[in-house]
Amino acid sequence: MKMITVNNLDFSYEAASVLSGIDLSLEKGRFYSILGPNGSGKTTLLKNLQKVLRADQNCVYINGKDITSISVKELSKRLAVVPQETRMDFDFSVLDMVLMGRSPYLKRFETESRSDLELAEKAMMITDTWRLKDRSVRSISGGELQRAIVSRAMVQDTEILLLDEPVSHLDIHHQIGILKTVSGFSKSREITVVAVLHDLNLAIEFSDSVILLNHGEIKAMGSPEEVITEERIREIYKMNCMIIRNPSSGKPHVIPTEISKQGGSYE
Ligand SMILES: Nc1ncnc2c1ncn2[C@@H]1O[C@H](COP(=O)(O)OP(=O)(O)OP(=O)(O)O)[C@@H](O)[C@H]1O
Repeated sequence: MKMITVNNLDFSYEAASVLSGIDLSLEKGRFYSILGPNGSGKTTLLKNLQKVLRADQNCVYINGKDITSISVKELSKRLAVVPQETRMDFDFSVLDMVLMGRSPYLKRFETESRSDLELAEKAMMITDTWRLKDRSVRSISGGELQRAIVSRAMVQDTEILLLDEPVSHLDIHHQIGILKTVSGFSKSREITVVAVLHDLNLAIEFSDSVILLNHGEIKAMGSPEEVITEERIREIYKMNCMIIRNPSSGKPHVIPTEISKQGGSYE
């Protein structure tokens, strides 16, 4: 079943074209990673899927419905977002911030119920943030905040989860923990996950499918094994690498071969 369809999407910031001719058809319950060099259009694509940036009519469909005809409240019952920018302007407690994930389901002036609180506690236990529940969102570390924001997206209880570099602030233990949790959710609850990731090896380990962007175009899409090849990495990232089998998972594992060479950092 198709959860997200994108038809020939073009997007420009004023005069500068950033996305061109994007076609996607994303299935229920699958984990997709968007990969690509800095500035290739990954965040812009994700923002077009959440109506933060406005795509034209007939370009983006969420569960069969044109995104331009879906209200913000309705959209937030279908799709949760973990944004790249996690700076907090307000002095909420961590628990209150996580509970905001329930707001699409509350009527005006209604407060969260016991079951909302239970959902928040469960999600925060999974992300190891429950112990921070009474702290201010402005006083916790970047990685703790990122995990709390993942909890907020989890309690939103949507069919689609969009994550923009969700592990960028996390140590290796929590990187694996969050990606395992999210991919577990995508299988057990049939949630469609779309995650912008920079770490090719994490994307290979957790994705059913990867979407490789360059200069605003999809250069390849398919299973990690099909898409991540030495030639493509060289062409798109301008980096020589070798791909071996990860002895633990059996999946491909990218090893940059530039590291051992002498010379300036961008040579
Ligand atoms: N608000 C904006 N106004 C004008 N140009 C923008 C704006 N946001 C992004 N861009 C430009 O659009 C292009 C794509 O940016 P985008 O953030 O989508 O790339 P990205 O692939 O997510 O990059 P990164 O890996 O560095 O996060 C870049 O050239 C960027 O400079």
